[in-house]
Amino acid sequence: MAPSLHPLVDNGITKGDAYFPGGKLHCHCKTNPVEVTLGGNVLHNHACGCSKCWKPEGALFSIVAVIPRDQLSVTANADKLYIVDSSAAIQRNACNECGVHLFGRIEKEHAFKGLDFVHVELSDEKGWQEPQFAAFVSSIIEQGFNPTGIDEVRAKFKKVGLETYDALSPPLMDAIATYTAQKAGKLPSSL
Ligand SMILES: N[C@@H](CCC(=O)N[C@@H](CS)C(=O)NCC(=O)O)C(=O)O
Ligand SMILES: [Zn+2]
Ligand SMILES: [Zn+2]
Repeated sequence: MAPSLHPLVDNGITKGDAYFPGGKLHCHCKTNPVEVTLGGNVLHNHACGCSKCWKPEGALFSIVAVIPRDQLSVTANADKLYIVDSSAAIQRNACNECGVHLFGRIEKEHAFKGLDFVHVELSDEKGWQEPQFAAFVSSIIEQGFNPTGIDEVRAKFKKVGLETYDALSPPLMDAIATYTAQKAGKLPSSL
């Protein structure tokens, strides 16, 4: 049987709703789940194969998106959250009971500072932006995926209409490179 990329990808992508107003995310705890409230739809939703992003059981990829940090609040059981790796650029806040990542926040200077990383599958609501592309695909090999299967993985993404990359998508890589050049004084701060 072909491996599961992610439940939101395996059987085709369901388009989101352009006017979706946001909603709530919950961790997997049966009692006292951590609740995060998002005040709008997410942006740049994508599959990520890197080793750091939270994936559901059995999935090769994470589905992760961003939202401005002022549109995110922890609305229940915040005391269960801990930061998985405080040295990482993205401080991933996970539930200390079930292990689910509720949100990732960037505190250091970074092209994406001000955006929080979230997983919309933690919501019961429908209408969140659908995944737009697959990122860090080759990274699944670093985690033990047999490289002979990687063409099949890329073909599965293509079949559901998602382009595959081994870092982020070109527009996002360009945004990071622009930020880096501006910080180094190689490009003017406003373009
Ligand atoms: N090959 C590496 C890639 C890790 C990586 O660079 N992840 C990207 C996509 S989430 C990133 O921006 N990481 C920043 C961070 O985790 O703080 C791995 O799988 O661990
Ligand atoms: Zn939990
Ligand atoms: Zn990732």
